[in-house]
Amino acid sequence: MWRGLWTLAAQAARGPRRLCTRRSSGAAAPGSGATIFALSSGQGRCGIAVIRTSGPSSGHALRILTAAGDLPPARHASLRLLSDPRSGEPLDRALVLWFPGPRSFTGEDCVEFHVHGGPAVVSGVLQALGSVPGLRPAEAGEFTRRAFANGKLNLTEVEGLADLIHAETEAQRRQALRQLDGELGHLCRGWAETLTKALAHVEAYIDFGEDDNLEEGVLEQGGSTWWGRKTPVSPQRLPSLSLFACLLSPTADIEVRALEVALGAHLRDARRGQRLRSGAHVVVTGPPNAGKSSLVNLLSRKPVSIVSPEPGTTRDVLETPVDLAGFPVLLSDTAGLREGVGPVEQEGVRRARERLEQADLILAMLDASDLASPSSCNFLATVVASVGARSPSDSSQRLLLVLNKSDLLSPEGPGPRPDLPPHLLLSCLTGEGLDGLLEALRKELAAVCGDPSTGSPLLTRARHQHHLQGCLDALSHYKPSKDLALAAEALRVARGHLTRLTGGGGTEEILDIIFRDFCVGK
Ligand SMILES: Nc1nc2c(ncn2[C@@H]2O[C@H](COP(=O)(O)OP(=O)(O)OP(=O)(O)O)[C@@H](O)[C@H]2O)c(=O)[nH]1
Ligand SMILES: [K+]
Ligand SMILES: [Mg+2]
Repeated sequence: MWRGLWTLAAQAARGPRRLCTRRSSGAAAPGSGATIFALSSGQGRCGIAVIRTSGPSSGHALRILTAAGDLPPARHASLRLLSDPRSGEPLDRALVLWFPGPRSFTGEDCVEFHVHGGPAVVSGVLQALGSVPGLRPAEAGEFTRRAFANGKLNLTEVEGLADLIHAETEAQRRQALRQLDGELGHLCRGWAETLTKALAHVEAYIDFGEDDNLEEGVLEQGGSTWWGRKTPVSPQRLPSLSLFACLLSPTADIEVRALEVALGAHLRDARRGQRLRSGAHVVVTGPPNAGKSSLVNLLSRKPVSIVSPEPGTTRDVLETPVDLAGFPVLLSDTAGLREGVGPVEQEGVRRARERLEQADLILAMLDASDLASPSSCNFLATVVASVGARSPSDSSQRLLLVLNKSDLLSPEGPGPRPDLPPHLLLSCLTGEGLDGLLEALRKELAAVCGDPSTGSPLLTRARHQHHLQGCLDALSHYKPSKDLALAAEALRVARGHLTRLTGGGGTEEILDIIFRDFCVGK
């Protein structure tokens, strides 16, 4: 799916310029005059179900179903008897809420019916709404699409809303809420303003430079004064030149360069937000019998893998999605690493190594009571040493070394070897050390996925990354000292990418892909 989105985004960037097209081409086109309705709460038997409508006939539908001449007070819950308009048969006693537009979720007139959640009640009310002229069932995501079309949400906020609905872990929820609150959009708008300012500056320079014979390099040197001119200023030109002097602020140029630095920093972190959205890859590895499968079962709280005293039990890569310390993780159990075994286990070792390369975080596990064995020493000298040798800045992989079976160490005896890299002690058998491991995992995952409680807004989608990269690439052509016209065009292209990120000038295809993530009723 990401590849498809990326290609479309690339096409959109290359394709002919379109006006701000926030409308869908299909039946879901907002503003088509239709009033839509849908069950917005989950399917199935429940205490309360919420059915809502959006569109110009919402008030009419509410009056018809409540057999009332007047609408209830806006934005206040009122208890009403709902009846089928065709037969007059009572359907339910329900709470109704009337949200006249534009102060509603979609910006249109909206009604919410909070009915008892039995399937017969829900289908009775849906059928009654369907019988009202001008009303039709909503398509997936159509409420949100209307909110977007009416300027209630920008595109990054729409994505935040989709992510919030799909959020399964605490960190995902925090991140989605921040995006829904508009943090990423706000950041992009600030950047776009910087570019608009710089563009005004360059365009003014072009206009004045053509007929006023300004000295070369004024822009570069940040010359904000009109006395850098070669020709004297006529008194009639003074008012416009003072405007010019304001526009030629040296800070505009400095701000564009600072923006390049900021974009670069965000792009370097781009993978983090995407990991937070789709799950970080955590791979458990180590020599046979270290207790890898025992740890995977402990962390996922279910018997994912077979545990046995026989070395070489796990052969295939077993992947399970888990919530680790609030972060979404795809946890992989792998075969114990050793050489000189039969072909089946050897294939397991090959797969384990392959998976290890894809890991964002490696959980390297050793048997604490068996550190002197050749397999432990070999593991320390290869896997642990090679990841540990890389500096955190040039490696996207992180590693936590865990010494398992601490229950087998005698309390009086010497601790683990002093030459070991930093490690944690754990016993999968007794659970001792598990809290410490979870805390260490939380810190590592915050580094891998970005910390949604504190850090700067994350780029959670390939689309975000594509536009920021496009913006940065365009700015590499911003060289006002060489060619002002090209510099202005570079600024325009760069700003276009930021605008498209929040949804201005978006294409139908991209909107369709984004709204496809929504369910009916949202
Ligand atoms: N005493 C003790 N035994 C443990 C502990 N953790 C696991 N074991 C035992 O160690 C043996 C191997 O455990 P597994 O979880 O199968 O180890 P593994 O690393 O997945 O083994 P392979 O898949 O064969 O590479 C089993 O008999 C476990 O019960 C622990 O903390 N303490
Ligand atoms: K085993
Ligand atoms: Mg195993």
